[in-house]
Amino acid sequence: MIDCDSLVKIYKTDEVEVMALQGLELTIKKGELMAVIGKSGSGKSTLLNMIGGLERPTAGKLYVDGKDLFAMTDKELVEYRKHTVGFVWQKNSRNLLPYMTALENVQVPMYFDKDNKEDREARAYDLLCKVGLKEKVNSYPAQMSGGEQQRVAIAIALANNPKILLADEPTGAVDSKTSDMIQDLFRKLNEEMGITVIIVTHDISLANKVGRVVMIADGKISTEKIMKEDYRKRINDMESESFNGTDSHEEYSIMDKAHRVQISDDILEAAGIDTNKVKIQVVDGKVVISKE
Ligand SMILES: Nc1ncnc2c1ncn2[C@@H]1O[C@H](COP(=O)(O)OP(=O)(O)OP(=O)(O)O)[C@@H](O)[C@H]1O
Repeated sequence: MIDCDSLVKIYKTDEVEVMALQGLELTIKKGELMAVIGKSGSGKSTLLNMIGGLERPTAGKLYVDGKDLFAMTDKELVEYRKHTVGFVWQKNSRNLLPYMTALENVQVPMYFDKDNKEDREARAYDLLCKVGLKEKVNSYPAQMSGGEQQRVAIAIALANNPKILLADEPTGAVDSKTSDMIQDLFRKLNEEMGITVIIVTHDISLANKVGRVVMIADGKISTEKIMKEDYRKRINDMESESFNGTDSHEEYSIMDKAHRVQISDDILEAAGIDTNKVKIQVVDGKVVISKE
């Protein structure tokens, strides 16, 4: 569904050039529910904006739903943004118009879609029911809690039936109980609608509940965690609050095309490696890295 191959993004300003993505490799399957984590400035939002067609790559390849985003004309990119992706931002001021009710807000993206004129209000109502806001359809943003506003934002993002839902820090501005509710909603939408969901987050509890977590370091994928099957079962059976996420995922390091692997500080420290020269051997079919 999404294929990033040696993806590079360079931002140029008058004085400096910033290499936000440095040859990033990532494949995302249709219907995945995944999180992107990493330190501030590591390139998470840049990746999301690129998949969302808000920014153009500088080099490399980026295919989404069979379309080459590198080769798209501006007009094609506008169509792509309208039909293929939906965005949820951390700040509700970026998601909602304050002078419109929830029902009116959800219809706004539908006005830009000339092929889909019928039943706008009914479709908006259905989406608000789907996100659990049946009682709030006629409320204005100021009359709703942060979590409710964020659920309206999710309904807006779904208004034109996108194939991919992109969320940048969707739980960044809400308390932990509301965050749990929003996490559960993403999971429900992913399971029921089969929509691919990509969430950029600092929220560890959210990252623990998705199928895959990729970590970006210096503009590249460094590690990847895949949710264990038994944890997936438990998460479906139990209430979300009872999880602490320990031992929820299996962790892998990602080897790039030049066979480079990043090793985290924790692992180096645990192995007592404090120099930049290490010994690499194959022992019993395993690659062993040790202090010289
Ligand atoms: N429009 C821009 N112009 C210049 N530099 C930019 C621009 N957008 C991002 N950058 C730079 O690119 C790098 C990656 O930024 P990005 O916003 O993708 O990081 P992030 O991982 O999302 O960070 P955070 O967690 O703080 O949101 C940073 O060094 C940032 O300063």
